[in-house]
Order: sequence, then C-alpha cells, then structure tokens
Amino acid sequence: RSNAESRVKELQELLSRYNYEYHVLDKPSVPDVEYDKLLHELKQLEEEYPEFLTPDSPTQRIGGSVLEQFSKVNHKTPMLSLGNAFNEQDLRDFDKRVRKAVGDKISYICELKIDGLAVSLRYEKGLFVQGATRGDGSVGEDITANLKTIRSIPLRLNKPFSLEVRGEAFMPRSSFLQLNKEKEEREELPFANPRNAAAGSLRQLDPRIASSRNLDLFLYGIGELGETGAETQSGGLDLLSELGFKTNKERRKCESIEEVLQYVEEWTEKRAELEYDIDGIVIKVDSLSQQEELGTTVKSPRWAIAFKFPAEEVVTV
Ligand SMILES: Cc1c[n+]2nc(N)[nH]c2nc1OC(C)C
Repeated sequence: RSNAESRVKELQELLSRYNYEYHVLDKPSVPDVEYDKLLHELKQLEEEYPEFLTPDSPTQRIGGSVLEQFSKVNHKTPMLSLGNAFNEQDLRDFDKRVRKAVGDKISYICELKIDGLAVSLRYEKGLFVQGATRGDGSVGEDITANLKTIRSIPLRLNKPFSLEVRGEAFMPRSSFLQLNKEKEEREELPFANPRNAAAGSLRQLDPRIASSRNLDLFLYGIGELGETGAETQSGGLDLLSELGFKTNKERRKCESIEEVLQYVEEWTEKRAELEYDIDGIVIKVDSLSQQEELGTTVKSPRWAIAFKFPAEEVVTV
C-alpha cells in the first residue's frame, strides 16, 4: 500500500513532466505509447487507492460533470482591451505620446497578437484553481473545467506561487480545418475561422467536447506583475516560462520605433507560416514602472497598442 502511494506520486511527477515536454516545449522525450501506458497505470492505481488522488493529477484534466451553465467570475484587475494602430504613422504617433510622457529612455517589447480569446487563470499556492473568459473585462464566465483540458496549461506550477495570469486561448489552424471537415461530414455548420472555433469550444458545457478540440494557450501577462518581482514585461514573460507556462517565442525587445516597424514588417510577410492565426502585433513599453507612469484610460493601457493587419482580402476566384 505504501509503495502504491509512492508509485502514484512517481507517476504523477513523471506524466506531468512528459506532458510539459510534449505540449509546452514541443520536445517529447518518450513516445506517446509510453505516456499512454503510464497514464493507464496511474488511472488504475488512483481508482484502487482514491485517497492518493490529487486535483493536479494528470488524470484530472477532463472533469466529469456536464455543467448546467457557467458561473460568473469578477476579475480583480480589469482585463483591458487594446487601442489600435493601422499604419506606420499611427505607430509613430504612439511612440511620440509615450516619449512625451516618460522621456526618451524607453524600450518596447513586441509580441504576436494571437487571434483567439483572452482568458485569465488563477493559481493558489501553485495549484490551478480557476479560469475565466475576459467577458466585458470586469466579469467573465468560469470555464475552469474546459481550460483544464488544454494540455499546455500546468495544473501545478514549479513554485507554490499564488498569482493570476492572462493569455490567449486559440485553436491551431490544422485542428480548425480537421474540425470543419468532421462538421461537414456530419452536415453541421462549419466554424467561420479558428477564433470562432476556439470560442465555441471553450463555451461547451461538457468538458469532454472541449477536450476533443485540441485547444492551446499562450500566456502574455501576469495580473499583478509587481507581486512577482518582475520589472519588465519581457522579464515577466521569462518568469511565466520558468513557472511552466507556454509563452510565444517570437517576442522581441525593440530599442526604437524603427525596430518595431521592422518587426511589424517582418511578421506581415511571415504570418502565413505560423501554425495559428494572428490578427496583429502588440507593442508594449517594456518597463513596468513606465507602464505605471503612463497608466490606462477607462478601457485601454496607454503603454501598449495593437498594430492590426489589414483584414484578409478574400480572394474570389
Ligand atoms: C489584450 C491583450 C492581448 N495581448 N496579446 C499579447 N501578446 N499581449 C497582449 N496584451 C493584451 O493586453 C495587455 C496590454 C493589457
């Protein structure tokens, strides 16, 4: 019995690591069949010894019950939306406003703007306890069970931190195409785009359906950055990675608006190569103290802006 307990612990650690390697690092160290075998062994042991079952066990990703409806979640700090820029001049104007307010010693960080839906995840002492949609920015829906099915979301962090993190849930393009193929075969209405497919999947009341949709998530922010000791957005993203979160590796520090424009130009060309849709680039003042100085308007930060790509012109043949 005692070695059953140690075997359960060992399997939970092992499977969490294998899951991290596969879904966050995209570098599995064991074949899928090995992972499945160990997961099956853990499921059996947890059934035989339910007292050893923990909420962060890899077997707990797909919750049991189908919900009647989602309950509401009040966001402690509002989930802000972004002001938009549509051309070079808009970006230069943004840069001027920033320099006017905090002076010329600034650096930016550019991040891909994933075309998905914004979600927030809350961790208590390292354990994933609640996840919610952005909603209207102040009140969202509790979609914890559905977010648990996203394999790249850690159910327990590497450190017992209590914090709230934010990111964009999305559906990879290949999964979107496959899902629509299956829908067409079932003569069901297909989703218009991966963003709608991701939103529709996270709004399923049955977590088993969400789990089948192969959703993913990139984290981009920490609710209260200050609490973690991070002093910059780029440092915050590195911290998120250290804690076991999936962050987008295409981010780049830019020391001038010229470098920002280069990055925007580069990704305007390259975005079709990505495995997921992006609808723009997010440019942020990197220093958190300068972000504080700049503050926010009612709905958007003054220290960030979204460069939006022109809507895809539909090629009619
Ligand atoms: C709405 C949003 C969306 N995104 N996407 C990224 N990559 N960063 C980011 N930041 C956001 O808002 C913060 C600037 C508050």
